[in-house]
Amino acid sequence: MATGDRKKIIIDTDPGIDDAMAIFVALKSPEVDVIGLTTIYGNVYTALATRNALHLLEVAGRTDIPVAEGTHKTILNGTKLRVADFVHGKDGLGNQNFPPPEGKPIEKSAPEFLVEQAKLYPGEITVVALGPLTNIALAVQLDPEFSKNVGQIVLLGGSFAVNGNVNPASEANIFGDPEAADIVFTCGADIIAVGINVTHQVVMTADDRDKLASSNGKLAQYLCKILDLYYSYHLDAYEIKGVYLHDPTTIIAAFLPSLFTYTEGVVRVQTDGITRGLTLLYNNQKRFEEETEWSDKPSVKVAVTVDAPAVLKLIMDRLMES
Ligand SMILES: O=c1[nH]cnc2c1ncn2[C@@H]1O[C@H](CO)[C@@H](O)[C@H]1O
Repeated sequence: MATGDRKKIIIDTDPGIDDAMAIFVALKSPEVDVIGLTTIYGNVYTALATRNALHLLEVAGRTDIPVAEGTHKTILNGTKLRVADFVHGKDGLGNQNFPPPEGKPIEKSAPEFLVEQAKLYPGEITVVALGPLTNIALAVQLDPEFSKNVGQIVLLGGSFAVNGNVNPASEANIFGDPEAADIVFTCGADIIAVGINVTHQVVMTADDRDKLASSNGKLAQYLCKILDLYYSYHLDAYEIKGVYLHDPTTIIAAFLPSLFTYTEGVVRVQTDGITRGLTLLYNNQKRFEEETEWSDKPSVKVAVTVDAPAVLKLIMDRLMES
């Protein structure tokens, strides 16, 4: 596929074991041109996310791709962040303690880079958001035109009509910054939300990992090293011998949306109380008597079903070719 025909994507990421898989899948997919990575806290703190993003690009031989560092705080300037190092390891990459990268992030911050690129290529950029939505909300606040300029935002977040993974109410990326998530869901951009109601259906089994390990691909070999911890976490937390492919599935939704079905409606995020971080979709099936917090807000698309075997096969194929 000629570079001009490829979908330009920026991945906002908190690497993260499944982020590493997602970044590699994107780099090996001819349908997309990764024009930048922006970093955010979530699976690790932002400084480590930046280090890991640079490291992963070096592993993949793609140091031509810029990395813009994101914010270290929530949208309300909170510094007490929830970081999931118990899922991904202290280093975010399965406790492998890789040497530091040689590269450096660019001068521009993540929100500045997002605003700049969306302005430069109006309607053409897809932002794939794999962590808490703070950078994207900051971009919305920085430039009132951002939500119009950006082509699409495909985000991993929410747990629509199922339990969360931080607590029964809340999924990790939304829980990380619920106020930012609410800004993004209601900003008016073209949004696809892929929640864990969908990503929990895309499981890489232990057999799949063995298949990956048997391929000679350099990236496949690298991933097999970092995946061990992710498998033990899933066995421990969910009693399954497999791992959920949250981030790689979201990357696939960005360029092959036909492998999913969607519903549409207004999504608001609970920011208070015991259900802080809950995502609630208004399905348009009733006209309420009173004005609600969902009234007159823009609709988004929310993924409902996924062709899980097709998504898994695509992820495996791309990683084994590598
Ligand atoms: O139990 C968990 N707590 C926090 N984060 C998690 C947990 N399980 C998975 N993830 C991470 O959060 C995103 C999907 O919600 C994914 O990036 C996944 O790696």
